[in-house]
Amino acid sequence: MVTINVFHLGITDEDLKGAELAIVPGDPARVERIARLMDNPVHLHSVREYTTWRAEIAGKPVIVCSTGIGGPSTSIAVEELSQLGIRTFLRVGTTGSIQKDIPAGDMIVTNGSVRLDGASTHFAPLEFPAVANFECTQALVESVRAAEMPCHIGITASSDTFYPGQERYDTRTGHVIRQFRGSMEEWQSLGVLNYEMESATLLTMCAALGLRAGCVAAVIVNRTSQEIPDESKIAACEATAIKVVVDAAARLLK
Ligand SMILES: O=P(O)(O)O[C@H]1O[C@H](CO)[C@@H](O)[C@H]1O
Ligand SMILES: O=c1cc[nH]c(=O)[nH]1
Repeated sequence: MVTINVFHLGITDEDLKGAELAIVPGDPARVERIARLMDNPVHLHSVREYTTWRAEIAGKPVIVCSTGIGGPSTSIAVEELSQLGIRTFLRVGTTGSIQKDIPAGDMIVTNGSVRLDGASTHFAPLEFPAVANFECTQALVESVRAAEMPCHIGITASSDTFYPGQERYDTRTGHVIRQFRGSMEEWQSLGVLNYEMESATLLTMCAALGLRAGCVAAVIVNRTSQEIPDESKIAACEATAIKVVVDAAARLLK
């Protein structure tokens, strides 16, 4: 058998030990914490924004690999993990809610994303929906409910930029292009739940490539009342989302 190498991640198909499911957080610092909630965690490689660990759930291998921030780096991680044999991707992230009734600490499961990114257009035209896989969504929802956390299921606005695309005005110049001025209010009125930066790319490319993907995020700020998250609460929000995603992986592997 010929070993499969990939351009960026610095791992091969042999490192996966047959894993077909990957948990993909944005932040590399989250990877080890996720892997250590499973059995036999092993660090495989770290390069740029990509840190990869392998662990096991009930004897089945699972890969945990960070995507970095945004669509372009996410598309590389997903493409290369898929080249190595991964077929199911569970994103676990942080997010800013834009609906008044979704406070920091709650969990959001994305069932579809507004494609405010560029990378997804390299996989499918904008008319194609960024839709989550039903089984992944179901597993994530069951896991949030099992954790007895408030679970919001719905549409996420997924933006290439943290600032203008999520209608944060440049503090020095006040600049945000016309396209995004008033956009948060428009998304709110359309029932969009939250902002983050990877789900549009992840869900579109997985749907286009015949892969399964789902996305859960911990709300760390509610944009209707606050701009800067409460630093002391972020770790607890992330810890819950991490437990949820590992539980969802276990459900999908059963
Ligand atoms: O916490 P992660 O997974 O990085 O997700 C969110 O946080 C980053 C922005 O601060 C973006 O990547 C956004 O999607
Ligand atoms: O408001 C937020 C919070 C986290 N991540 C985002 O992309 N936006």
